[in-house]
Amino acid sequence: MDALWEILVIITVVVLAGLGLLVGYLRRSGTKGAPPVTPPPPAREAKTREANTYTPSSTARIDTSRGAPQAPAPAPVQPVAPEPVDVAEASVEEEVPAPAIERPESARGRMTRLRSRLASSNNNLGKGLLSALSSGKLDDAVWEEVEDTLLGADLGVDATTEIVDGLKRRVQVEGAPDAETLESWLHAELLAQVRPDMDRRIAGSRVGDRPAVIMVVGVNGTGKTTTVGKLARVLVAEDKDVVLGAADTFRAAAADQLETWGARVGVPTVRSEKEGADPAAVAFDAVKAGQEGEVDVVMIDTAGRLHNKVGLMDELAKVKRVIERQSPIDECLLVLDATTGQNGMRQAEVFAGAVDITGVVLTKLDGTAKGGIVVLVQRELGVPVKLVGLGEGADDLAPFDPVAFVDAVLD
Ligand SMILES: Nc1nc2c(ncn2[C@@H]2O[C@H](COP(=O)(O)OP(=O)(O)OP(=O)(O)O)[C@@H](O)[C@H]2O)c(=O)[nH]1
Repeated sequence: MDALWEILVIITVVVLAGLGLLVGYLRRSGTKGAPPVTPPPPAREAKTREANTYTPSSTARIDTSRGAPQAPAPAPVQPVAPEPVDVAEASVEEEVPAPAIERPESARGRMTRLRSRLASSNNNLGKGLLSALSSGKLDDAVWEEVEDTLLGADLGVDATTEIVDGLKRRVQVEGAPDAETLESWLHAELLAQVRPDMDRRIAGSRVGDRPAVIMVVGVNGTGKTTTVGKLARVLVAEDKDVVLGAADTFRAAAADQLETWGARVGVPTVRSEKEGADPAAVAFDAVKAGQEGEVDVVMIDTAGRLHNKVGLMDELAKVKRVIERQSPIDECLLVLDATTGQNGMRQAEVFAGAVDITGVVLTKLDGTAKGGIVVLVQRELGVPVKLVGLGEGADDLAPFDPVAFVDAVLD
């Protein structure tokens, strides 16, 4: 009986041990199927706006797509098992048409095409002058009307006085003129004020063994970026190699806008991806890229708006200094909105105090009857109007031609 109990105890112990082992095994194998605890995905690096942390040559890039529109970033590719491919189908690659690079209109003849725009907005000046002068006796009332008409077209007091004095002198010497003679006198007087003798050439060719450097300044909204884009087209039409520098880092979209202008005609843009980057560093990199690429012209777009006027002028002066460490600046163009009249003149004086202006681009001349600003700005700044903007079209920028201008006014 004892032996039987012993056998039963042994069997019970063995069974219990077996059950224990089985439970342990099942527990271990059960945890294997449980989902692993996934660590949370790393938080996306926050986009921080740092001031002036732009390092020359590290973040600047040249868009060398030469006219290719910015392709959207490719979506991340999921690895998939390769599918059997029909060989015939695979060999027929879809032809992606190459993005067309525009062919800008040559600068010559643009003024002729655009003259009608100038005439339509400014021939009231000519008409007003001619109707006043041909109304009969040239008495004080007539001269006063002529003066008012000239002042109303923004010619300024000095030019107005000189024109009226000149006309009076001619009348004294030659007597009362007929309508044709009167118009020719007026043409001559106006032309003298527009100064056809001024050198209006743009620094658009290599200077010795380096590119010409053009800096473009002006208040925001005057059409600065648009002008840089349009001028790039003028240069491309003359077979020049151009590099653009997007040194307006204050407004994020300005670099994109400039890059788009450049890409349309296959011109690369040096820019920073960082809003608020150091504009001087971008300008420096653009000049360097132009030198290394042996291009003809480097054109730098600058900011027209900062928190305050002093800050903006200091920044422009710094951009100028930094560029000059690398290359002389051959041209500094001030962009002025012709519709802003006297206000624009005050802006011009502030800019002239910070950088050496070599020429003026007068934009939106198509939208104002105050073409006399050409005369005023040249007198006040002592530099020529070199280019005029006569519309929003890509090729609506023309070299300023004094004779065509006066012709259009008196049309
Ligand atoms: N009618 C007309 N519009 C022009 C002319 N030039 C520029 N514009 C327009 O003026 C507006 C302002 O041009 P932008 O080039 O953006 O001005 P900006 O000075 O660079 O301005 P910011 O980039 O803000 O500093 C745009 O709508 C242009 O199309 C012109 O000659 N005639």
